[in-house]
Amino acid sequence: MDKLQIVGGKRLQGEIAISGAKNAALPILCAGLLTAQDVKLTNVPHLHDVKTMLKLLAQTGLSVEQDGESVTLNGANINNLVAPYEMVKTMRASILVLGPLLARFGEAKVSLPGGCAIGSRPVDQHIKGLRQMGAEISIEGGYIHAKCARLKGARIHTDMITVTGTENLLMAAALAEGETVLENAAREPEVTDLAHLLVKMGAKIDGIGTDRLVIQGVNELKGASHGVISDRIEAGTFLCAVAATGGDIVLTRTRTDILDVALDKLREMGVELTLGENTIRARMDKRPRAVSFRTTEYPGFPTDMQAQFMAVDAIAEGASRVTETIFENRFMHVQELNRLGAAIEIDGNTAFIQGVDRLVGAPVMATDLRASASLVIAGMAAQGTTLIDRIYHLDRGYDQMEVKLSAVGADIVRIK
Ligand SMILES: CC(=O)N[C@H]1[C@@H](OP(=O)(O)OP(=O)(O)OC[C@H]2O[C@@H](n3ccc(=O)[nH]c3=O)[C@H](O)[C@@H]2O)O[C@H](CO)[C@@H](O)[C@@H]1O
Ligand SMILES: C=C(OP(=O)(O)O)C(=O)O
Repeated sequence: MDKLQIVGGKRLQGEIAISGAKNAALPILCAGLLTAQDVKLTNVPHLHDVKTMLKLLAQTGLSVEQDGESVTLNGANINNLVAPYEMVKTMRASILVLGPLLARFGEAKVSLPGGCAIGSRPVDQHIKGLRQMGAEISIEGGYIHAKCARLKGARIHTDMITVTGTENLLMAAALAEGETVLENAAREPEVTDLAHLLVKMGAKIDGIGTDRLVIQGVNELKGASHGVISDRIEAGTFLCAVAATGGDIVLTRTRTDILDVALDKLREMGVELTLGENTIRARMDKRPRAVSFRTTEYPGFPTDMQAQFMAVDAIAEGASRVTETIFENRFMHVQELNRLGAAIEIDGNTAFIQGVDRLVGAPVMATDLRASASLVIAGMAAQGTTLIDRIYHLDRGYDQMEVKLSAVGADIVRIK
């Protein structure tokens, strides 16, 4: 198993190009199932999750051609409507094949994803919504088996805001008969990116970017070309790195308009930010100030950036409080940060962080994707050497993180 070895205390300086967003690319790849024509995608990041998704899609009969960051999909010969457990268990986004397969072929059998390290992560709202659209759904042997000759539009109000649920129902509604109204829809930029692709494919969607999506179903969708949006979480992660280590970095190929809260919190920490059209320059030459926050749905503070900001809070001046409202168990990084010398205590879904003067390198274990990123940041800020084990979590969602960071001066190497 690969490990990362980091020698801390290096100032960061230089440019980092941000990759396409994992959480946009995965649903967008599934949209390839909705048409018999070519869907041509660019800015698809090189990630383990993207590889897994392409493998899952290819075994349905979807043709996949990949050339660097470009992927062309063709769904003219889909002949297998099953997403097997072996694949789904490694990547929860696999559930996103359910809506498209059911809507286009009238049937789908998808393994239930189950929980993961950060929480139980049920998919009851996906199932409820599809049932409202007329699907017959049974759950047997760990599989969701859904059938419906043609889905019918419905008014669906999900019990909570669900990102993947909105995406699944949106893709299903695009090919349903009549009008679907998705109330309480997720407004995350990744949902919006998927909606923009669907519109290019001929879908009729109103209210994009709001919490009420109105979809007039069409009989067929066509091919389209689309560039995946830039990864706001990757950008936020590198900005936290510079907040923790100090330095002067410029992020390129980024989006400044979808990072609002994170940028506000970084400014509060003392990071000097200069925004260009697709660039963010971040300068930091002092100890960060502690910031408190609470994760919520977009446009609130993203749960996917909680761990990285906590790593900065760990060495900041002052005390802070971080409340996680999306997932019940997303504090796995706390124990590991404390192994590096952080002073963090957890009470229910709130972490209390007392900033310490210094962290000291140690062997630590990555437990999930963003927890891994927080350990990389902490390791870069710590004195001495940090060895991070189980970085396959990191490879799921970051495109060559150690390569990008060493190019701007971090001392970080992958040990095979
Ligand atoms: C709203 C939110 O911030 N969602 C995050 C969630 O998306 P992801 O799509 O994985 O999760 P959801 O948005 O669906 O879940 C939000 C909440 O609703 C609950 N739920 C969801 C669906 C369902 O059928 N039943 C149910 O109870 C979940 O357990 C969770 O507490 O994790 C992703 C990966 O970390 C993040 O990128 C998303 O920002
Ligand atoms: C936890 C994440 O992803 P996933 O939903 O694929 O587990 C994430 O993107 O932070």
